[in-house]
Amino acid sequence: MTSAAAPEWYKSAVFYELSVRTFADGNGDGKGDFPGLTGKLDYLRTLGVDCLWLLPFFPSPLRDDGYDVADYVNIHPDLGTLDDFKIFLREAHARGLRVVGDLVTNHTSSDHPWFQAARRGAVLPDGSPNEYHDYYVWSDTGTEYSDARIIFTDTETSNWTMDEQAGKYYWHRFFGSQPDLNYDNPKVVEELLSAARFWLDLGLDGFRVDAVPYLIEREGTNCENLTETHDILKKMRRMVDEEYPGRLLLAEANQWPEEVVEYFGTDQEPEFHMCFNFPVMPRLYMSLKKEDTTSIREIMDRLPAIPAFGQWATFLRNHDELTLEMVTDDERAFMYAAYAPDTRMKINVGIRRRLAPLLDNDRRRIELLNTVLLALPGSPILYYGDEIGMGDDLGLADRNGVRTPMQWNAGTSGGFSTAAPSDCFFPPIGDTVYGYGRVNVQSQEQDPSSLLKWMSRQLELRRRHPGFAVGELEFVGTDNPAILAFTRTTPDEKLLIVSNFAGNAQAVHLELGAYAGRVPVTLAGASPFPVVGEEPYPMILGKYDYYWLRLN
Ligand SMILES: OC[C@H]1O[C@H](O[C@H]2O[C@H](CO)[C@@H](O)[C@H](O)[C@H]2O)[C@H](O)[C@@H](O)[C@@H]1O
Ligand SMILES: [Ca+2]
Repeated sequence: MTSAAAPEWYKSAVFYELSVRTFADGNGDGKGDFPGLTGKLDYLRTLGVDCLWLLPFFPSPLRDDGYDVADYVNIHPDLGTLDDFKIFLREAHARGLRVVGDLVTNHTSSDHPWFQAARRGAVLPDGSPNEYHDYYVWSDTGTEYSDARIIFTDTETSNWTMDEQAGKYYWHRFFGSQPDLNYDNPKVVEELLSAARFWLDLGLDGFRVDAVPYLIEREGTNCENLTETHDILKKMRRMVDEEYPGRLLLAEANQWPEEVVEYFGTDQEPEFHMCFNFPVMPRLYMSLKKEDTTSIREIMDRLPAIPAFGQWATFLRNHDELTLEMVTDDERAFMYAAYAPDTRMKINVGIRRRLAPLLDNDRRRIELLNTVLLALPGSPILYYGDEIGMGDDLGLADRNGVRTPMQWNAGTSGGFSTAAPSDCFFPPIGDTVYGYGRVNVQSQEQDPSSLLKWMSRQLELRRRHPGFAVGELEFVGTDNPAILAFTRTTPDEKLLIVSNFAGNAQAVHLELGAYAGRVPVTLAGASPFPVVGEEPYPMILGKYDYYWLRLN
C-alpha cells in the first residue's frame, strides 16, 4: 500500500492521535518512546484505525509539550533515535497503518538555534549582516498589530516580549517561549519546506500542520487568515503534490466555517487536503446538555462546499482543551456551566477534561457522541485512551491533565512503563474510577461488552459502509429537536442515522416521505423496521439511543 497508489486514502481513514511520550515506554525510563510505540502497533491495527497522528516528537525543551521545536529534523532523545523512528514507520506501514506527524509552522522554541542566532541583532559585532535576525518578527516598541487577540489568555498578557539581548521585542502568538517565525522572509518558507521534505523522504505520510492561520502579520488586521498566509500554504501544497503525491496535509485552523473552508483552497489552487471541523465539536456536547440538536444542523448547514479532493477531520477531544473559540459568548457561558463545574477545569478559552469525565463516565453518552462522530461527514480522529474511557488529572498544569500515560493493564504504572508511577513523565491515573487498576486495555480486551470492543466493532461497521466516509449528507426533518436524523448517500447505498440526544426515551416522526416504499434495516443485525410510507415515519428511541440503518 503506497499513498501514491491510493491518493485519496485519507477520505475513508480513521485517525488515532497519540503522544509517543505517553503511549508506551520501551526502555523503562518512565518516558514513552518509539520502541514502546512499535510494540503497540498490533493493538492499534486490531482496534481498527488506519492512520496515526503523532504529536510533535522533535528535540524540544518541552515548555509546550513539544510544540516548541528546537530542531525540526531530529527525534527528541527521550523518544529514541532516528533509527528507532525508521523501524517504527516500517512496522506501521507493514501493518497497513499510515503515519502523519505534526509540523509546527508558526513558531519555534526560543531555544532553537535560529532564535539564539537571531537575538544577536541585525548586524553582528564584525559588521556583517545576521541573516537569522530576520527569521523572526521584531519591534522597537512592541505596539504593532494590536488588533491580534491573545490565544493563551491564562498566561500571556501581550503578543510581544522584550528580548534583552536583542534589545527589541519579538512577536509570539502563543507562549513567550515560542517566537513566531517571519514568513515574509522567503528563507523561512524554504527552511520549513526542507524540514517537511526530511520526514516525507523517510516515508512519513503527511502532516497535521499546526496553527496555520497566524503565519503572517499585517497592521490593521487581526493577523489571522491573511491572503499572504494562504499563499505560503499553497506553496507547501504544491511541493507535496509535485514531490510527494498522495501524502496528506491537514490544517489546524480553529476558525468559523467561512474562514476555515479557505484552507482547502480550490481545485485549481489547492491548499490542504483536510481541515479540522472545529465549529461542530462543541455543539455535539452542547446538544447533549440542551437535549436539542438544532445547533449541529445549523453549523453543518453553514459549512460551505469543499473541493472534490477535500475531507473534513472530525473529533470529540484532543490533546488541548475542549476549545470554545468557535461558539458565541452565550454558548460559551452555557458550556462552562454545563461541563466545567470546578474552576480548575477551565483553561484559556476552553475546558481541560477528557471525553469520559466530560460525559460523567456514562457509557450511553460516550457511545452516542462516538456514533455521531463516526457518522457525520469527515474522517474521525480518536484521541488515545478515549477508546477505553480514560480519565484526566486536574492536578497537572496546563493541558497536561489530558495527556497522562496510556493505561495498558493493572500492573506497575498501568503497563505504560516498568518505572514507578512517580518516575513516569506524567503520573498514570490511579484513582478508583478512572485509574489503571479499573480502566485498562487488557481487561477490556477480555470483556466482550467493553467500550474498547464496542469501539472496534463500530469502526468495523463503519468500514463496511463507505457512505459514512464519502456519502452526501442530508438532514432529515423531525418533530423532536432532541433527535438528530440524517442520511449519507452514495450511488450504492443510503444510510439513515438517527440519534437521541435526550436522557429519556423519545418519540419522533421523521420526514422520510421521499423514501416511501423503502425498508430501514439495521446495519449491525440486519433487522428490518416497518416500511416507510408517505406519512411521517414514527420511531421510538431509548435514552441516548441511536440507530444505524440502511434504507433498502
Ligand atoms: O503550538 C502552539 C499551540 O498550537 C496548537 O494550538 C491550538 O491550541 C489552542 C488551544 O490549546 C487553540 O486555541 C489554538 O487555536 C490552536 O492553534 C496546538 O494544538 C497546541 O497544543 C499548541 O500549544
Ligand atoms: Ca523510554
